[in-house]
Amino acid sequence: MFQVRHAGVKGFGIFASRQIAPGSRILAERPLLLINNNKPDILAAARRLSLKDHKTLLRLSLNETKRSSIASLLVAAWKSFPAIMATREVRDILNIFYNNNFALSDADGTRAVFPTVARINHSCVPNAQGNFNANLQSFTVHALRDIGNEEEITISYLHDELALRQGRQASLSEGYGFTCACELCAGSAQRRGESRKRRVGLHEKLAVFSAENKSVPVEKLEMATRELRLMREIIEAYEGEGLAGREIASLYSAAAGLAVALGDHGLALTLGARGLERERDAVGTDSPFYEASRLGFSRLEFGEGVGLGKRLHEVRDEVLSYAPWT
Ligand SMILES: C[S@@+](CC[C@H](N)C(=O)[O-])C[C@H]1O[C@@H](n2cnc3c(N)ncnc32)[C@H](O)[C@@H]1O
Repeated sequence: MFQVRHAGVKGFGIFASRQIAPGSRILAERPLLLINNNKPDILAAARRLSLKDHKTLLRLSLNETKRSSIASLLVAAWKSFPAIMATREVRDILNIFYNNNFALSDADGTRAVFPTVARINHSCVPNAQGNFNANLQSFTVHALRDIGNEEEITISYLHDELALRQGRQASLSEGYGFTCACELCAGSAQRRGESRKRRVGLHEKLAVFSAENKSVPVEKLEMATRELRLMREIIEAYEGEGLAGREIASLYSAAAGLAVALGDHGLALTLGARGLERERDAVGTDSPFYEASRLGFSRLEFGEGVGLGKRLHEVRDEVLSYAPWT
C-alpha cells in the first residue's frame, strides 16, 4: 500500500503505492522502543534490542539541530552508563529517540519509537492520522481522505492543528528542529492566504466567546446555544482546511451533547453519527477509542441525558498529541 523513499528536503517519507480510500488502515506497527516518561532509560531499552532491531533504530533520522535538547538526555544516560557515555552511538541513539518518539498519551506518559511510523513526515494539512491502539498494542495509521497513488502520506505532529502558520512553524522549529515544508506552509500564496483568513476569523470568534464566557453572566441555555454555534463554526473551519481525524470527531460528539441539552434530538443524532464516522475513519473499529465513542453514540440514540456535553476547552485539550520530548 506504501513505500519508503526520499521526500526531498524532508529526508525519507512514505508514499502511497496505490489509491487509498478514507478510513483505510495504512499500517499497524508495534514499538521498537517503549520508554516511561518518569524513568527514561533509553539506552537500557536500546541495549535490549535484537541486532536487527538495533540496526533498524540506528538507521532512523537524526536531527543535528536538536543538540541542546539531547544534552539533558546525555546527562541522564551518563548516570546509568558512565563507561559507554562517550561513544558516538550513544549520542546517535538519544538523538534518534528524540527525533522519532511519539507520546502515547497514557497515564504513564509512555513514549515510543515505531520503525515505519518514524518515516512519516509532518503536514499541517495531513491526509492520515496516527493513534495508539491499546487493543493491538500497536500504533495505527489511517487515511483521513482519499490519497492518490504516489502521494506522500503525512500525519500532524502538532497539538493545535488550527494554529496560524507562524505558531505552527515556531512549534515545529522549537519542538522538533525543522522548518515545515508541507504543502500548506510551502504552498502557493493564494492557498496560504485563504487558510490564514479562515484561521484568523476563527481565532477572533474564539477570543470573543471566551471573553464573554468569563465576563457576561448569561443564562446557561443561552451560553449552550452560543457554544454550539461556535463548535459548528470550528468544525466548518477544520473541514474547510481539509482537516479530519479524532479532534473533529470529539468536536462533533461534544456538539451532539449540547444539541441534546438544547432539546434538539434530531440534530444531536446527526452530529453524533458524523463524529462516530470520523472516529472510525481515524482509529478503526477495533480501537478502544472507537468502542468508547460507539457507547456514547448508543446513549445518544436512546435519548439518555448527557448534561451540557463537553465544553470547548475540554475537547481541544483531550485529543492525542504527538508532543516532542521536552
Ligand atoms: C519522525 S522523522 C520523519 C521521517 C524523516 N524524514 C526520515 O528521513 O526518516 C522527523 C524528521 O523529518 C523531517 N520532517 C518531517 N516533516 C517535515 C516537514 N513537514 N518539513 C520538513 N521536514 C520535515 C524533519 O527533519 C524531522 O526532524
